[in-house]
Amino acid sequence: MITLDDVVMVYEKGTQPAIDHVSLNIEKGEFVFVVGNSGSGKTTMVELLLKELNPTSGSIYVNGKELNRLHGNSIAKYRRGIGVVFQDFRLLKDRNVYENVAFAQRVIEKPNRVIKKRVPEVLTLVGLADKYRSYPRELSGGEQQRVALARALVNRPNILLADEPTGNLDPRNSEEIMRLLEEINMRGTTVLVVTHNREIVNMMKKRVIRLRKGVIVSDEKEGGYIED
Ligand SMILES: Nc1ncnc2c1ncn2[C@@H]1O[C@H](COP(=O)(O)OP(=O)(O)OP(=O)(O)O)[C@@H](O)[C@H]1O
Repeated sequence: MITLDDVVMVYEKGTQPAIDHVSLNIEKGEFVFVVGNSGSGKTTMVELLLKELNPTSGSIYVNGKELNRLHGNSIAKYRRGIGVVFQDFRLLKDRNVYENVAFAQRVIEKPNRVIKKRVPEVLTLVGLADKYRSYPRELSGGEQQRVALARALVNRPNILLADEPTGNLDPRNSEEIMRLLEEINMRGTTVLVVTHNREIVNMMKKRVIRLRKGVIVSDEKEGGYIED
């Protein structure tokens, strides 16, 4: 489902690679944490997977496509097939919850009849069906992240990437978001979570890939958070 084959990412010639000969394979339906200290290459890996960056060398395959071969419109199409959640939520402040989620469907020109069915379904999944008229400023951080999650899921991606999804949340809300990610994973979506959050990694007992200076230093099946 996701394969990195000897991937190197050098931002500026002559500097140390942010990703340094990384090869890894993530199967369909897996739940994976990518952990590591600040500067270890986690965000670079997410950006490579979204094709916001192109590797200096090596190949990345996602859903059977080699990303180096994608150009023009097919890049946008590829990105729309992946759900993404960020630390800072990135909601549209002037639209309510319903419209924030519906927006993702409008971009891919889903008919209104589909939107009217899917948006309430996915808001129910994240436990926010009764807040569909609220604006982001009226919601707690945990609720805003759940809206972001609903927006990431409404187009039914088979991969969900979450970059520090609990970075702005307290422990209780962090746990709720992780339980939701687990549920989404159990429904068949492959989930990749980049994080510093030791508590949630230790609580979830999932595969943990640890980066240090752009190199994979451990990859454990039911791993915990190991400090460098
Ligand atoms: N746009 C850029 N230009 C040059 N170097 C960069 C750029 N972005 C990241 N780097 C460098 O690449 C390395 C990896 O950075 P990256 O942001 O991927 O780490 P990270 O593990 O996500 O860190 P954090 O946890 O702090 O977000 C760092 O040495 C960083 O300074």
